[in-house]
Amino acid sequence: MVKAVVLGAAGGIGQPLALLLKANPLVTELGLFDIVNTPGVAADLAHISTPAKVEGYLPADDGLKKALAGADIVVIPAGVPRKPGMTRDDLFKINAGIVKDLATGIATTAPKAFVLVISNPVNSTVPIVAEVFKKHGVYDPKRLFGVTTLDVVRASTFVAEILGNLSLSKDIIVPVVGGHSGVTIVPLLSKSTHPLPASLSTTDYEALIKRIQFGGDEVVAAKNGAGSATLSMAYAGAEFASKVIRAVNGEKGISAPSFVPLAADPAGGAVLTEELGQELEFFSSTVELGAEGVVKINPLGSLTDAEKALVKAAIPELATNIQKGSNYVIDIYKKEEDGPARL
Ligand SMILES: NC(=O)c1ccc[n+]([C@@H]2O[C@H](COP(=O)([O-])OP(=O)(O)OC[C@H]3O[C@@H](n4cnc5c(N)ncnc54)[C@H](O)[C@@H]3O)[C@@H](O)[C@H]2O)c1
Ligand SMILES: O=C(O)C[C@H](O)C(=O)O
Repeated sequence: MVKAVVLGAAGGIGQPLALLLKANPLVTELGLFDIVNTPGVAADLAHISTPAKVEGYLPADDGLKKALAGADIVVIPAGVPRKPGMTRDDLFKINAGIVKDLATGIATTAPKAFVLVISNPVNSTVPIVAEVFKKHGVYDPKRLFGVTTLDVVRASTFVAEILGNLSLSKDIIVPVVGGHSGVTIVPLLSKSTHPLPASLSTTDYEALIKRIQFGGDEVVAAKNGAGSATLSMAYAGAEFASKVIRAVNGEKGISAPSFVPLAADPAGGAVLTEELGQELEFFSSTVELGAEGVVKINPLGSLTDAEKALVKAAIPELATNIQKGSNYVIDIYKKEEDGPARL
């Protein structure tokens, strides 16, 4: 029995993601929450002949609480997407508050659920969820995930394109580490299960790295003001959710890259920290999954000089993004504790 919940379920990602979760035979209950349209989305999905019982909720009448009751896995694609010319960090102002409020709902109603954060900027929204959970005394770093799967999916597809065989893309695995924005997205092409052609020029290699790092911009530009990646994200989100659900159901040997707290690792990510040469509270690396969430965070291992340079270039922005997310919540709680300012 697995109850999956989508927060932001009526959106561009939320609807196709809910569809894919409804199609997952391991999901037996599907809770859909959004500030609009969830009754319609739920009624529509409920006619699909798969096991999941679907319910849609709006904020009225404790809808968030009802959606989250008994949740095993909560996926969060709630929030605004980018328009051309914006960075993911430009979304912080609006999305930080949305994610904080939803995280508070999870912390109070479904504190044991696995939480998969899609809302951007992921490098900051995941720390926001962590701080909310810490405040409520329910933080389990092994159960919190930033969804970076779309970067992995793009890397597989773009490498398959270069190899001239798209049908290979489902087998191609390229670890993508770091975070989820621009230079913080670090594809480790030397570790691809399918090596790039030896004849690939340095210019083409660099263009491939850039395309993986800025794949989101390609979609934002093509949608021309109508949002960012939704369908590919729903696919990626459902793939990652399915891995978490399979691991929770006892399947062994499941792993995937994800932006996770280093505290989730039994050794606190000590090897990874040594490799990075700097302490970071969160980093995306390949994580091994088990019934209780993260079992181990794999270190990066041997890298080419070009990859070492990419990792180095990612760290300052990543550290700033993480701090921004954590401070946002810490400051709010501090102000609440201090009470209203005296006149
Ligand atoms: N992690 C990734 O790889 C990745 C990929 C693509 C998009 N994203 C991000 O996902 C987010 C959603 O993108 P989208 O294209 O689906 O946007 P969208 O605008 O189509 O949908 C967002 C949904 O969130 C809902 N929402 C807003 N505030 C809410 C709240 N307080 N509670 C519940 N629902 C709320 C909206 O009503 C809307 O239905 C954006 O922040 C986007 O940047 C992340
Ligand atoms: O690019 C975006 O803003 C959405 C998402 O993070 C993506 O990588 O497609």
